[in-house]
Amino acid sequence: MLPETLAIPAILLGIFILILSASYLLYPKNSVKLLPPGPKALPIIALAAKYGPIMSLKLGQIPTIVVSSPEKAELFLKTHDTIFASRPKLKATETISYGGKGLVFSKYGAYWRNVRKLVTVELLSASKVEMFAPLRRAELGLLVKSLEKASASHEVVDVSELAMELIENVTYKMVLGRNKDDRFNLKGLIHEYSYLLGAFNLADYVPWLEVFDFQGLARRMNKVSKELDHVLEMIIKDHEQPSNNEEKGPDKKKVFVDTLLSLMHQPMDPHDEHQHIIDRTNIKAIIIDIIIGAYDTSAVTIEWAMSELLRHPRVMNKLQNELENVVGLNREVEETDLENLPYLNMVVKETLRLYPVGPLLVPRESIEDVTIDGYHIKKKSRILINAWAIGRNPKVWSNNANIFYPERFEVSDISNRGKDFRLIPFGSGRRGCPGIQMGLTSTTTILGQLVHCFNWDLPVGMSHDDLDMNEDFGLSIPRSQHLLARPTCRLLGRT
Ligand code: HEM
Repeated sequence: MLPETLAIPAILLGIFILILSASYLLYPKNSVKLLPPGPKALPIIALAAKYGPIMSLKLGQIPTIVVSSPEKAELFLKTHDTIFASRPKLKATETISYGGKGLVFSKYGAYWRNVRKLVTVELLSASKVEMFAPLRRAELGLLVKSLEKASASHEVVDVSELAMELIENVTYKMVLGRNKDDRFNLKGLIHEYSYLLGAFNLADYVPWLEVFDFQGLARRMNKVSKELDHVLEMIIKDHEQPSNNEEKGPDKKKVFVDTLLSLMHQPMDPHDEHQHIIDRTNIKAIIIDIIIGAYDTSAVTIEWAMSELLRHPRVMNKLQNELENVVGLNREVEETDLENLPYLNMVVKETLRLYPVGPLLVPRESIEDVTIDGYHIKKKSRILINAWAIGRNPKVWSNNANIFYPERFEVSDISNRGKDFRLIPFGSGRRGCPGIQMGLTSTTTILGQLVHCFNWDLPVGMSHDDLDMNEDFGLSIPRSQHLLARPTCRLLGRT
């Protein structure tokens, strides 16, 4: 998501290591029960090979478990799903996400269940995804037009930036009915929030450090939370004006904020005994969570898919042939074509295997003590599921696990929707991603369109092997360098 995420300045890292050691001495092991083996600190992802599929870390005062094999992930996400279906309280979500009143970071229980149902039924159901197809089509059309201009003038474009802008525009229009407003800088605020969410905050691991705010994160969180709240208030007030609603007309589609406002003061789930009533704060928290859930996930997948296609001309040609045969060079790709494009779907699957947008999913927290595979896992442990390591494990994916090879899914059609623990880019179980349909539809259509409408070359003088494929590890894994490439029109009659 953001390059700075892991860039903890050396001095802070030093302080952190001191604190780790101190907390290790101050909080000695008080249990004789067998804990999973593991090192005392970071790094997490690469250590799976050394310490095995269930590894424990002591991050400050927080016991942390990292799970890195499909079999063990199934134990946490399916067999014992209810025990691990909560999320830890993080300073960023407490401050900016209205104390976890949205969906992504709310703790497991009746409230989360109500919000989850509301979001899945009212905002992210298959029919709602379908309802916004014309919006996605129009925005993608604008991108194709701008790329046609770049093609005519032989320009190099920033593919990463364009994918991000497209997804942002669609998300903001679908959720708020607008993608910009002269009165405020919503995109800037969301970028700042997203950075703060991904930043390594010492106070999340050593709570007594919070008062010192060494990293200046608390100050930034307070600032962005006030500004974001002010902007959301303005947007909500605009949507509450009856004149604005009349202008929309009866046949106009409701954007998410209108849908949520129409449910205000009603119980989230009338059949639930807890009867949580929807108020303004819930609406704002849900809006922020949907934006955060949607805004860079698809864009990051698209930039990695394009990078791998540029490095593998054989795969690019095969994909373009499929598009030419099924769609034809006389028209653009439509969402309704997707079910007839098996190779395109395999390319997206293979991209999500190698580059799961959330390399460690979204952290879970255990709600009670439990023994898994002989290891004692304490209540309130933080659970990180290492989807990145699972996707690259040679025992699971054979010796070519690190190679981009979509054909592997021809032989075995592994689901990526949380049913098969070898491939879990969307997580799994109760807390699995509710935006799968929307995320896959956008990602697959945009990728198909880019490859169908244009041939792509790297900037002059750059070969496939020169392409920097380094990731930035944070809350998500974008490319550390933006992808630059040159489009040339491919469809008949386009220049
Ligand atoms: C390629 C696209 C996407 C990927 C790879 C992705 C991935 C994920 C992952 C890994 C999780 C955590 C799952 C877990 O803990 O087991 C998650 C949760 C979530 N995602 Fe997505 N996501 C994508 C698109 C979207 C979209 C488009 C939306 C909404 C419009 C969305 C909304 C959410 C929400 C609200 C949650 C939290 C669910 C909960 O805690 O109950 N995601 N996503």
